[in-house]
Amino acid sequence: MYQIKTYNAIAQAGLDAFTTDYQLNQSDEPDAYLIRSVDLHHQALPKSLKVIARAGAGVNNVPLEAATANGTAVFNTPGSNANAVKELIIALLIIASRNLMAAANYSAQHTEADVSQRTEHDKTKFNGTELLGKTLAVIGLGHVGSLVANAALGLGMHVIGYDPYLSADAAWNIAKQVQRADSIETAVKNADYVTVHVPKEEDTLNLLGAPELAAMQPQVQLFNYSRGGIVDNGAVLDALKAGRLAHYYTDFGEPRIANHADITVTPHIGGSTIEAEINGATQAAQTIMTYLETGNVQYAINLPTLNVPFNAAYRFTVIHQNVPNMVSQITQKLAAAGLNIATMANAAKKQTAYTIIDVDDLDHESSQQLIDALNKIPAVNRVRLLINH
Ligand SMILES: NC(=O)C1=CN([C@@H]2O[C@H](COP(=O)(O)OP(=O)(O)OC[C@H]3O[C@@H](n4cnc5c(N)ncnc54)[C@H](O)[C@@H]3O)[C@@H](O)[C@H]2O)C=CC1
Ligand SMILES: O=C(O)C(=O)COP(=O)(O)O
Repeated sequence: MYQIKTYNAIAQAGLDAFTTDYQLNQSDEPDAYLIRSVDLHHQALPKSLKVIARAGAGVNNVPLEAATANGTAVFNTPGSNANAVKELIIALLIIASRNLMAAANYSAQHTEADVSQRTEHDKTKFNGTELLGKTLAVIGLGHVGSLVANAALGLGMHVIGYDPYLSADAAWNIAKQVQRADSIETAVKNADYVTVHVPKEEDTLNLLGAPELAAMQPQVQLFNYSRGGIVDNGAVLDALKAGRLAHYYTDFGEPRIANHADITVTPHIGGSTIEAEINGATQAAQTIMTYLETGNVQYAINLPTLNVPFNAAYRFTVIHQNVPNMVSQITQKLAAAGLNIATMANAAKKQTAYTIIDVDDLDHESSQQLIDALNKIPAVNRVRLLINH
């Protein structure tokens, strides 16, 4: 029986996806965590933990180095909530261009019986502009950014994108009318609206700070539905004060931007739709089951992709550092145990490598000794033995 520990509100459909070989929230020695935004940085990861699946995109809440050192694979569910974020950004573009928040606040304050005459007089204050023909800069053209860019084209906007690390897969999804910029400054220079869709990592902290805000034309509306810290809130406050920015919309509040007339903060709801939560939870559950039962890896954050059909009777999986001579040390241990390798595969991602070895015959008595011997190889983080049922 595999043990799963869940954090946050996980859609029931995802929990229901687990087969009867899985128990939820019953053990202090979980094989897997199924999470959303819980911050795991200040928790020790149990040695039993083989996999963390984040239902959603951002993994800045997961201590990736500690997980790798613990031999814990970390996955997210790419694209599962991208449409939800896209639709919210489109809604915000319309809200922003039509002064919708201020207009609705006005009506909430004027409830007198004969309001209509006053309304007809005052409504010019809320005159909007149309999105047709305006320019949107999209910083980050992955799952969310590409959908936003394409949808904005559909509204008749000019779209200019910036993403120096765009994957080939992502590039296929971007309409050819989206102009490519080679710097943030170029992307935002002529934009009426700027939206940012990048992961929160060390090199994306303050990605939009004072210099980038200074490169924008006055009266830009800025959206940050990525993470707090990617846009420098201090620089935003300065730009608003200087009249260089019209409005800032973000999903990530902090005290200094609360209750500001030109800042709209939503409570991290970008991915909060029923559909997105079901997509993320079911994708995460599938990922956990595949990884625990076959060791196969697709789109992990801290491991290379390695997919080998599990046809043999037994499978060893080894997470180890990406240093020379590892494969030969591993195969020597198997040879010393008298094992004949049926299939072997190895791949690396940055400092971490992953090896899968399939064998058909295994003496159960000596298998634990072999696992211990493999675990003793310096630079090995975790060894698992899987049995093909
Ligand atoms: N508000 C919310 O509820 C949600 C927030 N998010 C946030 O949005 C982020 C993006 O989500 P996805 O598009 O699904 O991720 P993704 O991984 O598909 O796309 C991210 C893109 O950012 C690009 N990128 C990385 N560094 C960059 C840089 N310095 N400059 C420009 N581009 C850069 C990457 O090349 C990639 O194409 C997530 O990491 C998460 O933090 C995602 C979903 C929901
Ligand atoms: O997927 C993401 O990165 C999100 O920000 C969504 O977070 P959530 O699952 O709603 O806590």
